[in-house]
Amino acid sequence: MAYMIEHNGGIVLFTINREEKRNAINDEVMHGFQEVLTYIRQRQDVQFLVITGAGQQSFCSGGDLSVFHALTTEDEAFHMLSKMGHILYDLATLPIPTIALVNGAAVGGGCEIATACDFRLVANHAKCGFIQGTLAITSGWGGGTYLLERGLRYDDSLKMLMDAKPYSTEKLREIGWATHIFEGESMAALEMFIQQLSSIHPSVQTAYKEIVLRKWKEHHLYERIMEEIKTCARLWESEAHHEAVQQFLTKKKGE
Ligand SMILES: CC[C@H](C(=O)O)C(=O)SCCNC(=O)CCNC(=O)[C@H](O)C(C)(C)COP(=O)(O)OP(=O)(O)OC[C@H]1O[C@@H](n2cnc3c(N)ncnc32)[C@H](O)[C@@H]1OP(=O)(O)O
Repeated sequence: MAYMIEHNGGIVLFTINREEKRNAINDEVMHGFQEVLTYIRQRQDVQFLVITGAGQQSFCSGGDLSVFHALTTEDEAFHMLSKMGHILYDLATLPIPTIALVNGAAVGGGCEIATACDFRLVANHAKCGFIQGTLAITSGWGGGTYLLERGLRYDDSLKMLMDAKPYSTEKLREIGWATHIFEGESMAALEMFIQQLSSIHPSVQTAYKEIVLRKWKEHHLYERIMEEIKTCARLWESEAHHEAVQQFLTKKKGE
């Protein structure tokens, strides 16, 4: 299976399980996200959703280029981008706290997934960045919009997007993208992080999330995300993007 869903106590753990592709997102993983989000929204006994990746090397390497490179037109790109964009909006607007347990590299759409979560616990070897720019596109699942909502300094947020490169954990901590940097076992780091949170009645957590969701509704977050996705779809059609993806795919074969 390209994903795993585990429900222990009040925690639902969603693991992207494609280590051989550095946990790249394909349609099966998107289906898994839809499944876990539906599961959580139908229950009252889930206190946290945690997203992580299989293995130690990567949290998620974004869209699966070997699959999505076949999307050539703006419309084809928009269909895929908006599908994952809706999934991340559903994730970001869950009424419970969401945690990205960043066990390794989070790049491209992988960095968008982590940014769509409320908290980011980052392994000290993990490099994270919005590398979409190296493929002549922008973030396309809402990640740029979520980043600008996270309260980082405006110039740090914009530079992280425009740099289009993976940042070290020192930099991720310095700009405030990383909630916490950890060494060693990720599940131990998770337990430490939620120890205090889980001692507080869940109704308090959902009440605080309601404040965030109210603000996003008043500030038309959904509409702004859809505009981001439309822009990415438009850029997707460019020759520069298709050449950059081809270069990645052939470089890998040639190595
Ligand atoms: C809006 C989101 C947007 C989208 O596509 O929808 C994006 O996410 S754009 C960004 C797409 N992602 C990338 O460009 C990242 C590409 N991958 C890498 O930069 C590296 O693989 C990295 C840093 C994640 C890990 O590097 P490492 O040296 O540890 O591993 P390898 O590069 O040797 O990769 C191992 C293996 O995995 C395959 N792989 C990795 N990432 C992807 C991917 N995103 N799509 C498809 N396949 C991927 C890579 O080709 C290797 O496969 P192999 O068959 O062993 O050659």
